[in-house]
Amino acid sequence: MTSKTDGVYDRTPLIAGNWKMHMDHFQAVSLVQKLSWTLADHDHNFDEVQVAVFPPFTDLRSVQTLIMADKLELVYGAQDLSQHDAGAYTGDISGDFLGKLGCSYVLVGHSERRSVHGETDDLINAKVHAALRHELTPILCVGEGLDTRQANHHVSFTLEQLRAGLSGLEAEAVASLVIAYEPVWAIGTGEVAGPADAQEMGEAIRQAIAELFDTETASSTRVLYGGSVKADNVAAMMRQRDIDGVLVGGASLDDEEFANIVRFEHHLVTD
Ligand SMILES: O=C[C@H](O)COP(=O)(O)O
Repeated sequence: MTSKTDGVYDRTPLIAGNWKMHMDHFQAVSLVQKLSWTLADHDHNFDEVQVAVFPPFTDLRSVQTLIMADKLELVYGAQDLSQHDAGAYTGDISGDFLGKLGCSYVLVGHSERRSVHGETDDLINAKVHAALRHELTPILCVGEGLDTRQANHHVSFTLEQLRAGLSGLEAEAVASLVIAYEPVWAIGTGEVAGPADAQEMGEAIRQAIAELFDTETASSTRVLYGGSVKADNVAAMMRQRDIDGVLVGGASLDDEEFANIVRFEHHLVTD
């Protein structure tokens, strides 16, 4: 069996920063520059640990221009997309446009989209399909609220979201996509799920994918944990066998803090 503490990973770790509705396009350029310099100072190897940022839509063109001009190895994505490819959908953004802006990833079904915008599992599934049509890798977000956790229904609830989100997909697509487990009660609250909680869900997600598709697919899909991740708690999460990375909100807005999260292997050695 591979050992994460020896720096051996079954899947390439992904550290993703979701900026939410923070950072205008001037601030975005500054943050990407500072983050890149800090990662360069750390001699970060992007082949070993992938780093992605998720700025607001209005920043994407500026981020693309900077990354192309400076040949940065950071990748980026959008926080949402439309289920439609084009048409009379005022305010919506097509996956086609995101692909043309060089996005690699797109978040789908973030809990804030589910709760603030009433996104249903069916809509989220349609968005996953839309992302794949435009060669964007969806990061499908799932996770339970506090009441569900307290009732001890968190696994069945989250797996229901997972199954609905993956409906109608081919195994090959599922193998390449990313699932983010984000317990809603741990988002922006300072409450972090315990590493054992994250592992319990990571394992349950992988098991469900094996049952829906096959074990090879399940062993390829990356599972992230999200919810109040900081530099001082990332290492414990990354030690968990079925956790392949983290989706970071607030702490991704600070280049030093985010770079220290990216550097989780350093904490694995020194913790
Ligand atoms: O997308 C990120 C998650 O919502 C976590 O946010 P947070 O790190 O601010 O708790």
